[in-house]
Amino acid sequence: MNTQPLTIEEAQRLVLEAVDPLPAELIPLGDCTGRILAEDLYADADLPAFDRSMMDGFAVRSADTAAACPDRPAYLTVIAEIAAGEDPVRPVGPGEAARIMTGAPIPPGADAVCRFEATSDGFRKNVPRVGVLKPTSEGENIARRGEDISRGGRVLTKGTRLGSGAAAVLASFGRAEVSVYRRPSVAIFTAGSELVEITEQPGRGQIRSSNGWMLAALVREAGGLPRLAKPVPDGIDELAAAVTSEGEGADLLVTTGGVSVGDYDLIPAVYERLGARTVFWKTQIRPGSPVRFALRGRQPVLGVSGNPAAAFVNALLFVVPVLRKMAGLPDPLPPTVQAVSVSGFPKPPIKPVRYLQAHAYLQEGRLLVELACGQSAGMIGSLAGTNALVRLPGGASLREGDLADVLLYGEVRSK
Ligand SMILES: Nc1nc2c(c(=O)[nH]1)N[C@H]1C(S)=C(S)[C@@H](COP(=O)(O)OP(=O)(O)OC[C@H]3O[C@@H](n4cnc5c(N)ncnc54)[C@H](O)[C@@H]3O)O[C@H]1N2
Ligand code: MOO
Repeated sequence: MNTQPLTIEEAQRLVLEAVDPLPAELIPLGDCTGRILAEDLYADADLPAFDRSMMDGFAVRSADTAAACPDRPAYLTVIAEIAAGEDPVRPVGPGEAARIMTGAPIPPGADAVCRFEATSDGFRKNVPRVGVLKPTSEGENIARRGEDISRGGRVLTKGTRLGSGAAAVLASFGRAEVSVYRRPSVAIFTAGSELVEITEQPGRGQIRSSNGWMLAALVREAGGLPRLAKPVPDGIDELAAAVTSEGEGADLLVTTGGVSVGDYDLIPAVYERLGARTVFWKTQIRPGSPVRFALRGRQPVLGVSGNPAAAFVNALLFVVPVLRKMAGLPDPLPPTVQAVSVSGFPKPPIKPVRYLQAHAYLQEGRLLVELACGQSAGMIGSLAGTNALVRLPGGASLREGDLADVLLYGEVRSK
């Protein structure tokens, strides 16, 4: 076990090194939103599959229209009407045109589509003859076979998060079922004799256990499936029994509380009882420094702080990346962007990297960030209305107007 507090980078590297993407499963296309594609998708056909009209108009031979102008229209004989869904066989010969609708296949012989607006009386149905008012160039208003996606090309890459655009592509290639990475299941345990369930009225010295609900929501947001156990009172036997019975088969175990050095901080002993080998304990971050990472066989176990804001920071920095990696995303670490800070923060007396609760928002196209009022690790209020963590390098202060490194985790809107 590493005994020295690790840098956040080293700690995240060790955690991510220990987990792999989960196996793939087939799901209905309708359920694919937010899931991660587990295969590269290659086009097994051209898209569009045939040359088709992009306009309602007339399929013509462009050469026939070369000299057309409003004063001397090129008159063409209308030989057919082609609706979308038809398969035209009759060729368009010299001096001929076929009335054609958007999406319909181009008939043989035609090489351009002249839209109704560029004809003398094209909007009228069943006209035997149409006057083309201006030259039409070869290929005009025609979508060529394969111009969108050509057969054999890669259209979606393994590791893509599926959404509306991907659904359109998958549907176009008849993928009624999609291969995606399985969603990680996460068993969550909250430890502490002061904790009561949220439906209970806390007695003196007791609190409602909020961390589990916070973690369950975060797990769900990250695409995982949370399983939240009842709060467990401090006690090695109680904690070990709860984890053994309710953590079985979970892809990740998360415990909150009991990771520090208090008389009832029993997590180290519990992990030992569970046969979990601690990989590290403590990191050079605040809040959330005493986070513990262990492996119970291949099952990863993260022991996050009991302090709510610290648990949240631990979860964003460790639980979410683990879930992203298990879910098959190629970039498990949350991206950091820069934003102009509208708040200041004094130089902290301590060295570790600080993660500050903040609200990032857009103003005239710029990303701004405002720190929450309360930054104590034990606070819950600052978790509401925030969508970002400002990352302050060890020992640095933040001044109003500074560019800050920001880790975004929620929707960014205008203020
Ligand atoms: N002597 C020292 N004491 C502490 C140190 C230290 O280095 N030396 N580290 C401090 C730091 S930093 C942190 S962070 C906390 C970590 O505490 P634990 O993870 O052991 O958590 P607990 O002691 O169990 O609880 C801390 C705090 O959070 C409340 N809590 C716990 N679980 C929940 C929950 N499910 N929902 C809401 N709130 C919860 C708990 O009641 C405590 O108030 O240790 C410092 N101490
Ligand atoms: O590092 Mo403790 O995490 O909040 O203050």
